[in-house]
Amino acid sequence: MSEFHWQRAVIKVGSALISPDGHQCSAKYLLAIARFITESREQGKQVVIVSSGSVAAGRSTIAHNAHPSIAEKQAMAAVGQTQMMANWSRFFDFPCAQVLLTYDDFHDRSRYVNIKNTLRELLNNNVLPIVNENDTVAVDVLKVGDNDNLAAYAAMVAEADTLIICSDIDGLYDADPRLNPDARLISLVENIDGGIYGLAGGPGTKVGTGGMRTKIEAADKCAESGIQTLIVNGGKGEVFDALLDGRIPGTRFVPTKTPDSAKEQWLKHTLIATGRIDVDAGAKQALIETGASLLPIGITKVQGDFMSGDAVEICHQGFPFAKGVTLYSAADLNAIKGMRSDDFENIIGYSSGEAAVHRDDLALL
Ligand SMILES: Nc1ncnc2c1ncn2[C@@H]1O[C@H](COP(=O)(O)OP(=O)(O)O)[C@@H](O)[C@H]1O
Ligand SMILES: N[C@@H](CCC(=O)OP(=O)(O)O)C(=O)O
Repeated sequence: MSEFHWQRAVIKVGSALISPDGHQCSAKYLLAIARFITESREQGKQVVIVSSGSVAAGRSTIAHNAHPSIAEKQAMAAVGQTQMMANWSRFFDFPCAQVLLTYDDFHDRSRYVNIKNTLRELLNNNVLPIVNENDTVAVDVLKVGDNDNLAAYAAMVAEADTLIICSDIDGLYDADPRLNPDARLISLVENIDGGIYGLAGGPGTKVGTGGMRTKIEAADKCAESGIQTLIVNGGKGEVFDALLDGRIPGTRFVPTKTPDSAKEQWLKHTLIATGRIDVDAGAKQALIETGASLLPIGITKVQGDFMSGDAVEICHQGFPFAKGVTLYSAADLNAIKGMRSDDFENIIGYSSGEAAVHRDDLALL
């Protein structure tokens, strides 16, 4: 078993563990996962859960035939979501928060920033966020579609270093073990290529939706973002003892970049700046020498028509020296430039915090 180090993890728990019989929530497998989360938090680590199971949990309440329609599944999810949340909450003596998201939310820049800020605030306040897809509004193009990929997006937006996918199987095998009894467990994947994708079959149970393919897709996204992914058997209590012991009992997908380099690359090369912010000498010095966030008090000029969540170049005397994601629109920054954070609410009617560009979302050029 390889060694396991982490500080902030997203733990994805599939339908098969939440609702093993496919009809209601069960505590059967959650106790060991909850204990792992509680003990990890006691060690100073941070956790976000991505939990499936709402459709399965609400199934018996909504009339349906053998193949429920999308609307019937959405109704099941709406009923089951509260049951799924209540099922988790009873294991913890700290508060849990419900976070329902769609594909669109991760791909809209300002919503992305809002999700990030909310998760950051929840974690800073020791709340356990529990994420699921917002099935009421998400159909087809709006849908991530499976919670493995949703968990990868959640890991990226939460800036986790680790994604732990808890399934009903020990990890990735060299063939679907339900069909091939000689299949062997792969404990380490260093490169997610076509050969790895070729190993994946579909879901193993009626309640699961993605199978191994969506887990590999999730690991692939995470590897590119500097996040390690583990696939473990969430139905075995000893798996969580091993994880607490720093051992990895399933499959580990190694990240291809460090989180910092992945983020820096994204900020510098992927994001297209839609505006420019000029700052004074003091702000430039603070950003370069002390690694500070950019505060509106140091901003002298705002150019372009950008929204909160857009990328902007940060310049001094017209020369760009940094790039980052702004938390305020161009109009609002124009109004609060040169001001202290105490004044933001009086001037623009709200405050998104003291920083115009948070240090975490800023790269020096
Ligand atoms: N190469 C493989 N290695 C392991 N499991 C595989 C593989 N190919 C397909 N599977 C199937 O994927 C299933 C897990 O996915 P899924 O049923 O969607 O569960 P979950 O609810 O945990 O997302 C396993 O039970 C297994 O039958
Ligand atoms: N939002 C759905 C997720 C379904 C889903 O992706 O399930 P799984 O393949 O078990 O992770 C639910 O809560 O039932």
